[in-house]
Amino acid sequence: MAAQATQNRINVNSEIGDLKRILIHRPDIGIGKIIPTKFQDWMYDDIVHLNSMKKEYDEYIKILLYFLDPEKIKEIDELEAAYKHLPEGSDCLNPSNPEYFNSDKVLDVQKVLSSLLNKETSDGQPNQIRNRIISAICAIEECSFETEQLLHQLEPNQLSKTLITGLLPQDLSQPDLNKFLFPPVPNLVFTRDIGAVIGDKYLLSKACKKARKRESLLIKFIAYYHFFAEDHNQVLEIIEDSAYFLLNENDQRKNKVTLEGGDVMIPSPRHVLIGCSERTSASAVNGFIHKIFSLANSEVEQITVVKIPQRREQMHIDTVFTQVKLNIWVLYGKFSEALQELKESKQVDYLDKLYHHKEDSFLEETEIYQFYKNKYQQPYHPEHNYLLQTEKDYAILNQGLAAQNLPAVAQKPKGLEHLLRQLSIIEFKVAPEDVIIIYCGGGNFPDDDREQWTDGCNLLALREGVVIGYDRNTITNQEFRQAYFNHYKRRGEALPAGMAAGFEVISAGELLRRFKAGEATPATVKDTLIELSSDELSRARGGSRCMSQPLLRAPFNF
Ligand SMILES: NC(=[NH2+])NCCC[C@H](N)C(=O)O
Repeated sequence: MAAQATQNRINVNSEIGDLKRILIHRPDIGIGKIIPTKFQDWMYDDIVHLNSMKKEYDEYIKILLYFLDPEKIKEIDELEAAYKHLPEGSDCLNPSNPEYFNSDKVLDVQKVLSSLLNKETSDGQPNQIRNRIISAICAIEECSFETEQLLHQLEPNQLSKTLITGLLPQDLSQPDLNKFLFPPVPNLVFTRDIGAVIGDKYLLSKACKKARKRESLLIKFIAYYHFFAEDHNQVLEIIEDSAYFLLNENDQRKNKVTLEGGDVMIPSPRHVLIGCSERTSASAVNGFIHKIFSLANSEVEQITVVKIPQRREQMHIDTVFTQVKLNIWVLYGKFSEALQELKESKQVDYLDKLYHHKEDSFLEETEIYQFYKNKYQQPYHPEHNYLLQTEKDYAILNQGLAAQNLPAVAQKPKGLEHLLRQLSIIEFKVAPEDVIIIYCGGGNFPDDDREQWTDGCNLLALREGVVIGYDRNTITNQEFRQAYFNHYKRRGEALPAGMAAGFEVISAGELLRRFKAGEATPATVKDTLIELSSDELSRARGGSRCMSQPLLRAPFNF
């Protein structure tokens, strides 16, 4: 019964079903300690003004609460009004403060961790998990025995904060104010990457970069002892083979498993996408395919691997495309074979074909591989090859689709845009002419590169057609305003009478004002792009999708 309760509260089988529960982390003091010499290691591209970043993020929290847990907004409003006379106001959005809003729908990792550290065992014994977490962190951070002892003295809230920020609470660290015990984990704001919910399973990340390893460790404890304490089988882990340690350095590099949630997408219950990228290794993808296909009672039948070039600003697949509606995607044009072909046909350019060295080519190359669980119409077998390669393979997939009354239009994707179009057509029964691809930065250089850099294609869907993005991506956002108009224009048709030209694009601040004034309610918001202020939020190469980890979405009836 208890396991059932957890399952009901953790389940995601689409990218755009109504968001019901989410894991986030508000920017913490660790981010306020970044210095230029650590930019590369800690994966920030500038010094962040922490207070401004928090202000930007707080609008994000409030938007989430209006949609997911509106009752909490009343509490927050009351507290903020009561503390108005103080220069700082009430920081009830700060998980370290006693007046924190404590929602069960919008969860902060720091708060979840502190309740895990606080948990009493059923027999009233001291919490062993707390001791284990301290030992594990001290081991990976190579702390002294003295530091370990110090951590044991902290009360749960303080301990949780210290484990995340690396900083000792001020009163204990006197006279060394803000003493560091170990480095912060400034990328924890990008909760997307620390794991991924696939159906009712929780896939743990295995961070690629040293700066994010502690995040993977913390979420491992949270997943096993908090979310799935009653049923550890719900947690999935992908690790290297047992003989990995015997391999030489070169082979170890090839076989290393690293996996981050930004590379996992679950457009429909039966079709999962996984990126093979700077952060998610080939070996992890291989393990992922076998792990998912071998699950009993899993709905996932197809896995598409999207291999993208390894680049800093495109570290996961969600930095180059995300889903907006059943028929709408936003895509970085450099990854659209259709857009690239169009450009080539406008100005004949033979350069790419003539280069001797592939790496001299300007064209971004993606590779797409598709795997199908029922290729042999038998239960999964690790020795079988599930890769769809030939026309015959796709014919089998089409038979399967036809049997389910789905359009039998499967074929090997020609590129990423083709794949997205196919997903809309096959998974969501969208008519081919109705699929809309919105290009980041309008698909034109240099706006495309500028706005991809600040996460123009990385959007979080609160529900179908209601997405959150950054205000600074003005050209991409303008494309949203004109999305339907442009779509019909490209088809050589006029916009149908009564149809809006595109999405409403509204700042988070203005939407919050309208909600508060009763001029709008979350239920009335449709086809909307909500713009977050992003002067500071955008400095670490992560957008709203990266800053979110959906734990529960309403099942989508495809
Ligand atoms: N899902 C994502 N795209 N996450 C972006 C993570 C950005 C972060 N600074 C990192 O480099 O790790």
